Amino acid sequence: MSLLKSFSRRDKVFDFLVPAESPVDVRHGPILYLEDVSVSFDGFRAIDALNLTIDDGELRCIIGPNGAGKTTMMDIITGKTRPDSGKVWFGARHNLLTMNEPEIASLGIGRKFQKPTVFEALTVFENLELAMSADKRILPTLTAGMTPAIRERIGEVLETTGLTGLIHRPAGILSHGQKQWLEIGMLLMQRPRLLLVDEPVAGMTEQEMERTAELLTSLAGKQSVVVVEHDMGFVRSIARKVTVLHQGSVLAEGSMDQISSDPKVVEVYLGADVDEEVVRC
Ligand SMILES: Nc1ncnc2c1ncn2[C@@H]1O[C@H](COP(=O)(O)OP(=O)(O)OP(=O)(O)O)[C@@H](O)[C@H]1O
Repeated sequence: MSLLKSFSRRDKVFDFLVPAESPVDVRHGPILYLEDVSVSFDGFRAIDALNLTIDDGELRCIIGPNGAGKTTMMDIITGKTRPDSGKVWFGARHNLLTMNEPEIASLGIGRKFQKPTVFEALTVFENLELAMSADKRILPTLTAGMTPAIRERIGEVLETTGLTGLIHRPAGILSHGQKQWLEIGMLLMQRPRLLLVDEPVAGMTEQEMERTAELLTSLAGKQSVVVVEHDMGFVRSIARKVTVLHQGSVLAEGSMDQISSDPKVVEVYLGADVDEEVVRC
């Protein structure tokens, strides 16, 4: 490709614009990059030389036994926990270890905790409206009143989450699944680039799980989605690539078929404790 032609491409970041110290090769599309990350709590290594790369638009499932370090890994990405060593980059430009939690959130990294935390007294619409106000870029427009653009965004998110028919319902009377979708919708209002979702289907009915699988798979491509989940049937229904964490590092990575036939994974995770779930897969 001629130099002139390569300069006119809008889908690439020019090499000379990538900071020299960034370990991320943006030409291959990673959006999140963890290298050799470790953290100890009172001498106990919760994360141990962890390496993980998430591509732009990817849907990745993270599984692992209790205490494997899944939550701690999310805490490190969002700035809640500082690792003792390693590198954590978001795209080629943002070294997350130099940023605090609000700064990281403002880059477009949204986190959904296991328990829904919607505002129960407010309607579905009001919850989404409020979520938008957390976005500093549009706050001035919001205080000036509801613009057509905000209405349009709320409409899009209602459609994506399947909550259009419940727009005027108080969030408090929604089912557990609907509350989870609303909270995902609240994160979507700010057009995140990366969504971290912790155990989204815990406590859901089969039908709600199916709808959640549709929702999360529909989000992939538009943004990257990292899902931590114990329910193996659910993981199988959404996962393209699965990462298995064990004792703070990656034990295996690959398709669901690859990891479920990996003897190391069967031994530490898919063994006796979750036999029932494996059968359901
Ligand atoms: N703030 C902390 N202080 C001390 N130990 C901690 C702290 N946070 C996590 N740990 C320990 O680090 C290990 C990893 O915990 P973490 O919560 O990340 O695991 P997990 O994979 O998310 O487990 P689960 O599936 O049960 O949620 C555990 O042994 C936990 O007790």
